[in-house]
Amino acid sequence: MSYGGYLDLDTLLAAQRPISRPEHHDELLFIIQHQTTELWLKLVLHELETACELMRADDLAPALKCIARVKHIQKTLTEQWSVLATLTPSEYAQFRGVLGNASGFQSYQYRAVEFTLGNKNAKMLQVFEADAAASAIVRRALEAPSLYDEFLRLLARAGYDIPADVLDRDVTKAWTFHDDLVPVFAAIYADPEHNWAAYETCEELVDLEDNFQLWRFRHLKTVERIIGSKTGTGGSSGAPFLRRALELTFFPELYAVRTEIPG
Ligand code: HEM
Ligand SMILES: N[C@@H](CC(=O)c1ccccc1NC=O)C(=O)O
Repeated sequence: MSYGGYLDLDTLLAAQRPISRPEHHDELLFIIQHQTTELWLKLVLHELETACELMRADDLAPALKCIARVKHIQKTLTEQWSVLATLTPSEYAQFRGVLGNASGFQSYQYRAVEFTLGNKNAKMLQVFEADAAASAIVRRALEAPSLYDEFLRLLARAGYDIPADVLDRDVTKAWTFHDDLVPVFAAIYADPEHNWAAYETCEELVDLEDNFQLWRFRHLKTVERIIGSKTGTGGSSGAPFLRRALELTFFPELYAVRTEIPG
C-alpha cells in the first residue's frame, strides 16, 4: 500500500481538465473550488444519512456526533468562498462562455442535501433525467424521511405529543409550517433540564440551518461580485434567484418557538 495508491490520487489529480483554449489561468481555480465542494458534500450526505438511521434507531447521541461533523464541514465550505472571491469579474468573463448552460442547479449532491434537510421538490428530479446514477441519489433523498421527519418521529416515540398528520405526512412533499408543533417545542424550551436530549437536538438543527444559510449568503455575495446582476448560465435570474433562497427555512417551528418563549 502506498499513499497515492490508497487515495487513488492518479484518478483524483487527473480530474481537473480545463476546457478554455488557450487555457485560462483561473479555470483551474474554478474547477477545484467546485470539486472540493462536491467532495465535502459527499461526506455531508454520508453523515446526514447516518444521522437519520441513528435517529430511526433512537440512538440520539451518535446522531448528534454526525451532525457536529456536518457543522464543521459547513464552516469550511462557507470559508472556502474567499478563495473563489479572488476571481475578478474580468477574469471570469474570459472563460465563462465555455461553461455553456452548465450550472450549480445540476449538482445532484447539493440537491440530495437540500432534500435530506427537508427542502423537497420533486420537480428538481427532471434536471437529472439523463443521468441514471444522479437520479437515483436524488430520488433516494426525495423519498426518504428528512432529518426533521426522523427527529419528530423520535420525539413521538419518546412520548411527546406530535400530531398524527405530521407523522403520516407524505415525506416526498416540501415541509409546511405546522402550528401545533410550536407548543411541543415551547414545552421543551421552557424546561430544558427535563427535556435535555430534545432540547439539544433542536439547537443542533438550528445550527445546521444557520450554517446552511451562511453558505447560501456567501454564494450570493461571491456571485454578486463576480457577475453582478447578469442572468445565470442555468437560466435563472442570477443574484435575485439566490437572494430569494435566503428566505427559505428547513425548520420553521424551531424559529417560531423563539417568539413564544416568555420574557
Ligand atoms: C463564479 C462563481 C459562481 C457563479 C457566478 C455562480 C452563479 C450561480 C447562479 C447564477 C446560480 C443560479 C442558477 C443559474 O441560473 O445558473 C447558481 C446556482 C448554484 N450554484 Fe453557483 N455560482 C458560482 C460558483 C459556485 C460554486 C463554487 C458552487 C459550489 C458547488 C456553486 C453551487 C451552486 C449550486 C448548488 C447552485 C444551485 C442553488 C439552488 O438551487 O438553490 N456555485 N450559481
Ligand atoms: N451559474 C454560473 C456558472 C457556474 O457557476 C457554474 C458553471 C458550471 C459548473 C458549475 C457552476 N457553478 C455554480 O453555479 C454563472 O452563471 O456564471
